[in-house]
Amino acid sequence: MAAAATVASQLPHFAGLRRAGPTKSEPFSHAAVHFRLDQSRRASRAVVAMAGSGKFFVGGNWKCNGSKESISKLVSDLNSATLDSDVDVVVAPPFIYIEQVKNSLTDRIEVSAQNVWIGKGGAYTGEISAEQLLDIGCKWVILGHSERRHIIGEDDQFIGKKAAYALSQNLKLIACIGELLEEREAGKTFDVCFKQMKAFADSITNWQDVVIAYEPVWAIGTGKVASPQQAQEVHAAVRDWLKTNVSPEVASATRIIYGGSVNGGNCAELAKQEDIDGFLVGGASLKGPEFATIVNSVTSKKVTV
Ligand SMILES: O=C(CO)COP(=O)(O)O
Repeated sequence: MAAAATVASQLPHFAGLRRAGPTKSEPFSHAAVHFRLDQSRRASRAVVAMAGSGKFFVGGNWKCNGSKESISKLVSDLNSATLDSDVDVVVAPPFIYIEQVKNSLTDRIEVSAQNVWIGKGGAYTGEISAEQLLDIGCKWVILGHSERRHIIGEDDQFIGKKAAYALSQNLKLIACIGELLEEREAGKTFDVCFKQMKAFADSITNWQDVVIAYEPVWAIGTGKVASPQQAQEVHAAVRDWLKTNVSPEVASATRIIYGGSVNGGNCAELAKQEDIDGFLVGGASLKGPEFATIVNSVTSKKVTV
């Protein structure tokens, strides 16, 4: 609570940012299924609607898990799952299994790598290039994940270079940001996230191919999920940052997804938050049926009138 209060106190300018959903006094006037977007966000989305997608987005980051056998079972479970068509779904297997997954997974789900080399391939022992990922049909890459920042030691500059090169080759990007527990407790959540955002933004010219994943490090793999309010607060701040530092159109159109101990039980409440446009899921993405539940949590975001 104390940490949440600290974060809240950094946001005096926030009241005007909240997006309104339909209320009893102001029902939507036309019959349809709507996402809870305010008029300004809807209008801005329309501007970029030709190319961008405001669809809910759920990614499964399998990290360094799996074997040929377990991945074959997971793929089979995903192939037989019913997935809401209003969701973009992507899974990120370990490099070595990407081709197995590409060859056996339904085209309904796209495939991502969990890392990529900083530039064109060549004499870089142990690395995998963007060209090689595209060669085997892998369309996405996750960059800036906290495990690569804090365990492997990648810094903003290195991650930014990777992002620039990956995007230049037409890989799509899941760009991860997020604060450590001590940073949150010191009231630095926004400073940390905005600094990481700046490093990405300096490398990005085409935002259509970018999804931002806010993953508070203290929530990753700990079972300690951020509360819907904690997550919403940071997502709204990141959207505000995009509005100020990139453009209102990009702020409106860019998906900001949440990661950190998302599971089948907590996804629906998180999905209801105005600025949560999907999830990046670790542990629970290794279980096909539970991952499908998370994908289908988009229904709690829809309002039928
Ligand atoms: O790091 C994550 C996704 O990239 C989240 O992992 P968990 O869902 O296991 O906490």
